[in-house]
Amino acid sequence: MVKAVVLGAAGGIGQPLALLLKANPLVTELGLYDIVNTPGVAADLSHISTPAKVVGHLPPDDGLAKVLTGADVVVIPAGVPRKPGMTRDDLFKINAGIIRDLATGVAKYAPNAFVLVISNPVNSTVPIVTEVFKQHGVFNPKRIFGVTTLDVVRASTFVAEIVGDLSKAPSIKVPVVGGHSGVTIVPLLSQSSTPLPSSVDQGALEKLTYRIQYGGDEVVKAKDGAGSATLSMAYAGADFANSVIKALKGESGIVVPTFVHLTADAAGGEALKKELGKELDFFSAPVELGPDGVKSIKSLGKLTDYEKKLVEAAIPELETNIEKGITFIAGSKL
Ligand SMILES: NC(=O)c1ccc[n+]([C@@H]2O[C@H](COP(=O)([O-])OP(=O)(O)OC[C@H]3O[C@@H](n4cnc5c(N)ncnc54)[C@H](O)[C@@H]3O)[C@@H](O)[C@H]2O)c1
Ligand SMILES: O=C(O)C[C@H](O)C(=O)O
Repeated sequence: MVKAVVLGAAGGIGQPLALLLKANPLVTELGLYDIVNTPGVAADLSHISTPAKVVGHLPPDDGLAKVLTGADVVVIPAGVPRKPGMTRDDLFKINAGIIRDLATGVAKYAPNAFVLVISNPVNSTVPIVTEVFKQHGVFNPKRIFGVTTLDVVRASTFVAEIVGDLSKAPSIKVPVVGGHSGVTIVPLLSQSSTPLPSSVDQGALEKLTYRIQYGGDEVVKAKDGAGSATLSMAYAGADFANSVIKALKGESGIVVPTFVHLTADAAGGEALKKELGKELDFFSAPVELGPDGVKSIKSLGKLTDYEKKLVEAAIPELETNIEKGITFIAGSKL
């Protein structure tokens, strides 16, 4: 039995993500929560002939408590998206408070659930969730994840385009590490499971790296004020949730990049800090998932000189983003 919950379920990401989770045969109960429209979304999805029982809740009548009770996996895409000209950090003002309040609900009503944070800026919202959980005495670093899967999905797609064979996209694996915004997104293209063609020189490699780092901007620009990536994000979020659910049910050997706390308790976190040469609290690294969440945090492996520079460039912005999230909660009364 797996109960998955989506907080922000009526939104651009929330609805298609809820659809994909409803289509996942491993999900037996699907709880939907938003400040608007969840009864309608839940009624609609409930007619689909898959196992999950669907319930929709709104804030009145303890909706958050009801939806979270019994949750195994909580996915959070609640919050505002970017418009052209904005950075993800510009969303902090509004989204930080939304995430703080929802995380407070999760800490109270589903403290053992796996929490998958999609809302931007991920580099700051994950530290917010962590600090809220600490304040409630329920922090378990193995169960809080920033979802960076869209960067991995984009890298696979763009490499397949360069290879000239999109049919390879689902099987191409490129580790993307660091964080989830601009220079903090670090694709390790030298480790692509399908090597880049020899025609890709340093200039082309830099262009491809830039496209992966700023793929979100491409969508924001094309949507022209109507928001940011929703459908590709729903695909990526459902894919990551499926990895977490499979690991929860005992499947072994699942390794995926995700933004996690580099705690001493999680095997590999301290080693990764040493490798980075920095006392960072969070980093997106390849993580082996297990039934209790993070089983081990992996090394970044052998990096090229160019990739080493990308990692170095990511660290100062990551530090600032992480600190901003931590300080926000340190200064709030929960
Ligand atoms: N991690 C990633 O790779 C990634 C990718 C794309 C988008 N995002 C982020 O995901 C977030 C959502 O994007 P979207 O396009 O779905 O936005 P959206 O505006 O379409 O949907 C957001 C939903 O959140 C709901 N919401 C707002 N406050 C809430 C609260 N307190 N409780 C519950 N629900 C609440 C809104 O009612 C809305 O339905 C944004 O912050 C966006 O930047 C992250
Ligand atoms: O770009 C955005 O603001 C949304 C998301 O983080 C993305 O990478 O598409």
